[in-house]
Amino acid sequence: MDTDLGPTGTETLCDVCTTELDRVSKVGRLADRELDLLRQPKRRINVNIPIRMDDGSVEVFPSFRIQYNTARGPTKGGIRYHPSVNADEVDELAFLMSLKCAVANIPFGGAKGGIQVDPSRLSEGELERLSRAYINEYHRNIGPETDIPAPDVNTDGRIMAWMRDEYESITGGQAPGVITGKPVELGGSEGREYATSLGGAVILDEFVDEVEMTRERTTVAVQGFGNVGSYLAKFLHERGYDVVAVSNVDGGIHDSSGIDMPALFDAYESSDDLFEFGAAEITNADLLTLDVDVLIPAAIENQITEANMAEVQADAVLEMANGPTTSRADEHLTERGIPVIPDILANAGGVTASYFEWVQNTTNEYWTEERVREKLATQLREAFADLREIKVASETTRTWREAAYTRAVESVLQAEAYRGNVARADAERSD
Ligand SMILES: NC(=O)C1=CN([C@@H]2O[C@H](COP(=O)(O)OP(=O)(O)OC[C@H]3O[C@@H](n4cnc5c(N)ncnc54)[C@H](O)[C@@H]3O)[C@@H](O)[C@H]2O)C=CC1
Ligand SMILES: O=C(O)CCC(=O)C(=O)O
Repeated sequence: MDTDLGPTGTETLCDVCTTELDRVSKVGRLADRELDLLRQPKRRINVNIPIRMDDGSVEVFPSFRIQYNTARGPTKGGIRYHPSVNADEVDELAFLMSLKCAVANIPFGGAKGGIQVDPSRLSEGELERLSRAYINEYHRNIGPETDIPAPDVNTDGRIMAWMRDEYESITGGQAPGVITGKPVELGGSEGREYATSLGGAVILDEFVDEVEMTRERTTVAVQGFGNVGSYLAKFLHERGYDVVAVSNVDGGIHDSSGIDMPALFDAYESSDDLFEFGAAEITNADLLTLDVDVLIPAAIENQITEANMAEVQADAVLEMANGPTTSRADEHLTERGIPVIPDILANAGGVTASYFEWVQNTTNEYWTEERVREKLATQLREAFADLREIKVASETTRTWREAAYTRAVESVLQAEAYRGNVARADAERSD
């Protein structure tokens, strides 16, 4: 199925996205046409992919690519492998990508992809066949100047390498810029692997300075110990923060005097098991309600919800996962004076480094790791400063999320207006 949606397309955004859009719409007096453009993806593609399994059977995996908004540039966003992937989730993640690229001020629109699969059940060969089949199905819809995928949950450089190779086998010639997050040997950027986490650390530093806290005395708990959570815990430890708890899907560990992160990294690398480290065990539910300075959800969406929001004891939340806080919980935390640094700012380091990778692929000039790190930090500090300015200047903007949505919506709609897709005259705006 390949759908170019008109104004009658179904609306599937998550509650926090809808709440924020409605708020920005009221304050900015957006016209119905403007809201329509923001509320629905431009294109949804959905393919059921049959794969020959090692035992000779055939299994079918639902898959998606949703290109949300193209006004600011080629669409950009990761591909997720997870059993719960579905069209609504990918819509929401693609919407967030459109806003994130605007907040980070990089010239991309937003997209997201996914396959409904539990990759831990697949052999290496099955995983490769599925990844290549995804590109086989979607190669007409992606490309260095149209839509550029990248890693997300349960996908990594190895999978990006198979995908680049498959794309080139089909189209002929070299096309390194068709996908980012590749291994460095295959045109990947230095620093991309940990860029989301480095970006999160830079943003947390900015926030801590803003509220006059001291890194050395700041305790953090990180939910999710995959690509984003593990590198973030490492960077924060190196910067002097006390990482007192980390977790993965099986549960977590807690040490109120601070976890020795280099030792945990060594242990985890060989065992892949947090519990073997020997620290006190906690559940993911316990981690989310620990009495820490900063709570960092870095796993999946909908973790801080109506069910646990009243028990959250952290003084601030840094959203490294996409969509970890529901709308009701977000409002509740705001009422309690707990600032939430939103996903579209906190985790924008990943797509920013992906943009750097794409620039390097396009120019065929490759940068040092130091250059990538410096440019990443500068870009994110500027993004933080832009939002701070909006927050300070506007009486109606209470939260960092409101500032981020205000900035992003304005930028996307301005691009749409220059393209002639919306008229931004006051006369067209609804009350
Ligand atoms: N990889 C990237 O560059 C970017 C990732 N993100 C977001 O960051 C989050 C994490 O992504 P990655 O680290 O790349 O994925 P990953 O697959 O490397 O790691 C996910 C981690 O979350 C844990 N996890 C999964 N389900 C869980 C559950 N129900 N409760 C607790 N922990 C659970 C897993 O055990 C694993 O430790 C996602 O929301 C993703 O969309 C955002 C921006 C960029
Ligand atoms: O690096 C990218 O292009 C996208 C990363 C991503 O999927 C995200 O920021 O959620």
